[in-house]
Amino acid sequence: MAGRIEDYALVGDMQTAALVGRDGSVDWLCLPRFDSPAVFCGLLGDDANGFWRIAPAGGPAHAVRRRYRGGSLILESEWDTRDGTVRLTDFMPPRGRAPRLVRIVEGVCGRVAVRSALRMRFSYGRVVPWARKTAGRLAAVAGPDSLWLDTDVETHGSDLTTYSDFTLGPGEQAAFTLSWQASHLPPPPQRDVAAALRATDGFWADWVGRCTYDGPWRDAVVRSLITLKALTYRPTGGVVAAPTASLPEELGGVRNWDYRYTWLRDAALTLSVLLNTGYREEAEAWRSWLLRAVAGDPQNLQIMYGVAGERELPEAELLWLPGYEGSAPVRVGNAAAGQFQLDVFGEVMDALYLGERSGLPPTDDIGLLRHKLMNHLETRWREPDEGIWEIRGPRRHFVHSKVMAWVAADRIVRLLERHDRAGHAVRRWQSLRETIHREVCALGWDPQRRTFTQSYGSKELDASLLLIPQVGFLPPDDPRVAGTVEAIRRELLQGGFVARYPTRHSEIGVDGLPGGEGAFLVCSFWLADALAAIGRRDEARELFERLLALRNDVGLLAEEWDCRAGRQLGNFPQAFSHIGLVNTALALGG
Ligand SMILES: OC[C@H]1O[C@H](O[C@H]2O[C@H](CO)[C@@H](O)[C@H](O)[C@H]2O)[C@H](O)[C@@H](O)[C@@H]1O
Repeated sequence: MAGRIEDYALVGDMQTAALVGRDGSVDWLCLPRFDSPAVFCGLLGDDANGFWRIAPAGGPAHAVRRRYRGGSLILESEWDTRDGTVRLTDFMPPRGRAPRLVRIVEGVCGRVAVRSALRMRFSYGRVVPWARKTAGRLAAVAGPDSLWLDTDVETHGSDLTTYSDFTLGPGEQAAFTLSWQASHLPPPPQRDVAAALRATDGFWADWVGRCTYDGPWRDAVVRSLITLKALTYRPTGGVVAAPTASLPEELGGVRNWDYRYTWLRDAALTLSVLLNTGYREEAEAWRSWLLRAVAGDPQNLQIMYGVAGERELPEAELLWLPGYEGSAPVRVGNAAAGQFQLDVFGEVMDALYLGERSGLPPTDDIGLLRHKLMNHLETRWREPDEGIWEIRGPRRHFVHSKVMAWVAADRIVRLLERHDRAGHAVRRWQSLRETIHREVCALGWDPQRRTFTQSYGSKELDASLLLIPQVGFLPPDDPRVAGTVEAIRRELLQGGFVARYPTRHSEIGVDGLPGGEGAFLVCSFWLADALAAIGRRDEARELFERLLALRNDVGLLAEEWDCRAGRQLGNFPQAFSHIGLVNTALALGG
């Protein structure tokens, strides 16, 4: 059975990622890409759907200590047993030719019996591959996939599972490497694990060495940045929102979505965070990704793409999987790809503006992209949309969407002014900016309750309104900002954290879905940012510290927090939450 979401740690090679439980079990791994079918899918089902567990044979089940080795993505888990202590080191070397998961077990003290149990199931836990030993390697093949296990210990098969049983004394090691290869190609090369470990360590040390943040929360910030880097698909610069699919927003509920794609919104926010912490190369790579992905007629602009810019992300339900703790359906693909979400124009224009301000070279293609996006926005900003939260109910005039349309107009004005092009084009966008501002202040503001509302004329609130001062729509000292912050604190707090909007269990809400969900972590970081902006820094800091305490033992955050159960919820680790963490640390300064 899968562990709690916070029991997992992440290892990855910037093309895909695995989740390793406290019990030493890899319960999620998609190969060769983030959005490929999983070869270990126990996370969304049970052991029958594939896992790879390495742990002391006689228990205890859970490692007592876990950490990432220094500033890296190399995970170390240690078990204390009656007979002694063993350490398991898990990592995926930055990809050469083949994706590889390397697992090294080492005796620390005493003599400890260890068992490796490997059950490979292709196609999200459904397909049992043919396994055979060939030239000292175990090969498992089904359809387009083959997996190759290299190890220096004996293996034997039983119940369609591969086992290794061995005992380790102090300093003794057993190493395993599982490599993926397209099944029609020759076997992947065997590699030296010690060299792979050194190279992986070196890669992350160099990368972390480029971080410019040196404030009081350096460890937390660095872990979040490493996580964001791990979610970046290195060959193209696309960033996935999370490496998992269908971890539930409500335990046992239906709000289960696939996040293994690049949302323009999430990726644009990732880019801003990376630029603000010294990572210009990644920002440049993402800008090139954006150009390629959205190239073509802006009518066909999507709000999300595959990591290489793919447009077809058809949503399907995997009926053979029971779902995480029974949260069904399990969905892969994401129908939100076909939605209209006005806010993405604002997020993308803001990222392009920040990029240029941070010294990314302006290019003709970027200029053309901005121009096309703005022309398109001008024709569509008055339409209702599905909004930042990708509601599945009827479209509305979301206030946040209109605010972000204002952001797009504002950033193009600022960009043109930077280039001293104060002519007709600037006036055109200035006028659009003013029109949107006037409309939002007239139709999105509730003078009785002294708050901006979720959509025009609605009585509901929405946590995305907390971004109003951050994006510059109103100055922080405008009384409408304080009014909105207070209203959100009054109505959207859940156990001290922020829900994105009201959901009521008894009815289908604005999002068109039954059931409820946890507090949305990035919204809680936004509340801290808004409090800091309006001068309530002590409250902001107190909230930030409480949010930091929600991270798991290795510093990771899912999308949401279940206040009643005291558990993480939703896809994991989620870029949004880690973006929020870094931004708030930057906002709070030293
Ligand atoms: O809750 C309904 C929606 O949930 C997902 O969207 C959320 O995740 C996205 C990726 O992080 C984020 O960009 C969006 O703001 C969130 O609401 C899901 O992808 C949607 O299909 C679903 O309707």
